[in-house]
Amino acid sequence: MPLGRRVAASDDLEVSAYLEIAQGIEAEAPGSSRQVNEGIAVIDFGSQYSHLIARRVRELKVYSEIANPSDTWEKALVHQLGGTVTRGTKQEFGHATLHQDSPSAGWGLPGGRPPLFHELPPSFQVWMSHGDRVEMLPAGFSSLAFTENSPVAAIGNGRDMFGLQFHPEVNHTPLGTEILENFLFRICGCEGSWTPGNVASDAIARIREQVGDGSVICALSGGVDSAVTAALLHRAIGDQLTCIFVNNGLLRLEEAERVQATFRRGMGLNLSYVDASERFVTRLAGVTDPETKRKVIGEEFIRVFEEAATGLGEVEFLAQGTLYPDVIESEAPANAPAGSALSARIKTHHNVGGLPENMKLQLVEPLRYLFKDEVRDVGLELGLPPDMVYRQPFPGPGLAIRVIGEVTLEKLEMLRACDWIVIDEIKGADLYDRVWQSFAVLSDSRTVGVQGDYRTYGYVCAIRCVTSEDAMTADWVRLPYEVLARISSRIVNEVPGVNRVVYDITSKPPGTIEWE
Ligand SMILES: Nc1ncnc2c1ncn2[C@@H]1O[C@H](COP(=O)(O)OP(=O)(O)OP(=O)(O)O)[C@@H](O)[C@H]1O
Repeated sequence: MPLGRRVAASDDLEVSAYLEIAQGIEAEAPGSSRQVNEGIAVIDFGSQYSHLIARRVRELKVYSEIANPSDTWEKALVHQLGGTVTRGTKQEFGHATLHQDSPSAGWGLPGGRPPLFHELPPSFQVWMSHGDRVEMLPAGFSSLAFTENSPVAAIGNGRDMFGLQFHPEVNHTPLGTEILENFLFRICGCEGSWTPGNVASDAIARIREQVGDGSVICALSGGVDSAVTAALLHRAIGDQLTCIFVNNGLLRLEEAERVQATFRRGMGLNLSYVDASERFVTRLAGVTDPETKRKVIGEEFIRVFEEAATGLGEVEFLAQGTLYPDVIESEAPANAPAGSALSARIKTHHNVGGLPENMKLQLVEPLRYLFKDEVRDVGLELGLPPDMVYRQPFPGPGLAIRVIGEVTLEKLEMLRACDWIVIDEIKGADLYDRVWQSFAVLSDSRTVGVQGDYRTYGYVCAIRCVTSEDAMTADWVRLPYEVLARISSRIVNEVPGVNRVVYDITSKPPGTIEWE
């Protein structure tokens, strides 16, 4: 059995990393013919760069995870290893003495240094750091390299220390990619075999292992996350999976038809389509407050979903498209420093708001350790249409939070038509894939206009188009005037009831991407 190789990168203000050649650790993904045996742990001490570092490492085809300094080593790196990790005898590790200003020193945890540092495995090899100043090396360690600003950094079982001035936005560091490649492949000896194909085949093997011959349901929205989840499950267990797709009346033009065409006719998936549009619109009558809208839609969704699931007989599992950022957020310790990736938790994200509680279903979450762009790569690997894989994000409460004020059938129809025109023109200008989101909002303001010889009194439609990396911040797109002109002219001419178009030039913060 080959050695499980584990590597860890600790992130402070810039980057620190550990390498561990895990002697005595055998790790195997159950049910998989392939052994996943290397990974980088990015230890998050509160830097906003932790996610970025993990992603850069993954882009070089080496699996990486964000570890919490208060985790144990077992917890920090077992996830991708399929859960079966046996390790040799643990040995207390001599600590490096960190300079008191070092980001890793202290961190407000009892005993000063986080547990992860008390439990370094005996085979621990290299620690790469920029932010830490190590004043006293543990016994048996020597300094390998350092930069001016990073007097010492790196510990090894060889035992080496390795220091590096590195900005995780590799484009901003001269030779950034090369530095990271050197670290991963030459110093840590990684293989770089973490590819979408391998990720998909591992996920499929694990699903089979977990589900056996049980039945699984999956709520399919047509968004990337649930689409890739469903595609993986379908590959893994075929007809043991049933997807439920709810038309809540708040979908975009032709969305219901598109989802059915892709999954039922295209993939041959068991798809239960529930048209509950009237129920949702009726429940929303008179509701104007954005939070109440979300709550009403969430509750109604659960009711509809439960009713649909009841008709399916015995079901043991619920598949969900939970992504890695959601996992990191929900595992963030309460004392994580403000501004860190761990604490960046603007609003709690609950997939299908608490569904499993009373349904007593076990969760299947094959995307739990993937970032969004990786989910897209897996989706393409599985043959999902690029249109679906690169679809811009669409909110769960759908068009209800883009109709400002009360949601009515008439307003939904207007908004659907405006939205269609915006997407059509943005695609026509070859901008769809280059912006984060582009959509229309129907305000509840009406203004006076003239059309032909008549005075009109119609609604104001706002256009929103933003760029963003991760939806945490966003900037409005400087759309070419000609594109804005075409959108405006088409909307006022083609959508009855709308007689004015405005463009939203607010960034996030202080605005949000959606209006409600
Ligand atoms: N109309 C719907 N029909 C069935 N399931 C839905 C519907 N809307 C949302 N869901 C379920 O709720 C989950 C969370 O929805 P949300 O709108 O927050 O999207 P998301 O997390 O971006 O995921 P996705 O990319 O799958 O839409 C979805 O992944 C899906 O399982």
